[in-house]
Amino acid sequence: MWRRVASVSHLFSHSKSTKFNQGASTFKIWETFTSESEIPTPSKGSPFVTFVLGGPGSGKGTQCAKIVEAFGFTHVSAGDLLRREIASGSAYGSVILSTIREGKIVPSQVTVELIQKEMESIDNYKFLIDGFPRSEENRKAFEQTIGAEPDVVLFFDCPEQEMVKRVLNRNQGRVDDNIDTIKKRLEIFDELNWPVINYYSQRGKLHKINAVGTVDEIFEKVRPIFAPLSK
Ligand SMILES: Nc1ncnc2c1ncn2[C@@H]1O[C@H](COP(=O)(O)OP(=O)(O)O)[C@@H](O)[C@H]1O
Ligand SMILES: O=c1ccn([C@@H]2O[C@H](COP(=O)(O)OP(=O)(O)O)[C@@H](O)[C@H]2O)c(=O)[nH]1
Ligand SMILES: [Mg+2]
Repeated sequence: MWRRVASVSHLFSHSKSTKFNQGASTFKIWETFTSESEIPTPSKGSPFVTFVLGGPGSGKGTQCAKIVEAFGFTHVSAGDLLRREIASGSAYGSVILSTIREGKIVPSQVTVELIQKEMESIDNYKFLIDGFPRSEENRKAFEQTIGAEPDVVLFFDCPEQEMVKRVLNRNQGRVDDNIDTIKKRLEIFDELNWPVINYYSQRGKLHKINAVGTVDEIFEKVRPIFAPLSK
């Protein structure tokens, strides 16, 4: 059971004009007070944000595609936005590329701005933010800029050995899918992502999913979380 504790009417307050800050229908801050197995009821015009967390190769992107198909979310992959920025030849491109190659985390300001722009450009209210926030600093930057917290947080829990195997077999030609960068990414995940996971666990928003098994088996653990939502 969830209780709405505040409306955030200043959403996207740093942007000039957005579809989310023009009326009473804005993000809500929610607080759980009995169970973390229930999710707030979304409504059109009031964005419903799910953060999708997990180490490299834990299956975040794969499961996001299934959630999109079943529940009508829009998939916003922070990594894809950063790779798109590199490909576009933007001023940030070379910094982003070297950061990704080293398995480090791109400055929050850059990532949050890309996520914000993407959300504003999409005509949907259900968002999966995949691979973000990767650190407490990321989390705070999102909350400060967007003025809201996620409604649901998924965490795909996968053993390191399995993640390494999957990433090395991914075959998407990514600069960071090599053993040296994977080791670095796993170290950074251990150091910086756990505090975020713990934070949302304490807030009663975390849904931890064992990410070992077939894609369909894992999705059957995800499905009930969103079952209250219609497509
Ligand atoms: N349950 C699974 N079992 C085996 N391989 C998987 C599973 N889920 C995803 N994969 C594969 O593992 C690789 C990493 O998956 P991906 O969804 O890109 O993970 P992430 O976004 O967390 O890095 C991809 O090649 C994907 O096809
Ligand atoms: O919010 C983000 C998301 C991604 N990245 C960078 O982009 C890389 C690839 O991220 P992605 O989520 O695509 O990787 P995955 O976890 O899916 O393998 C990461 O290792 C980071 O270097 C980042 O800095 N901030
Ligand atoms: Mg991914």
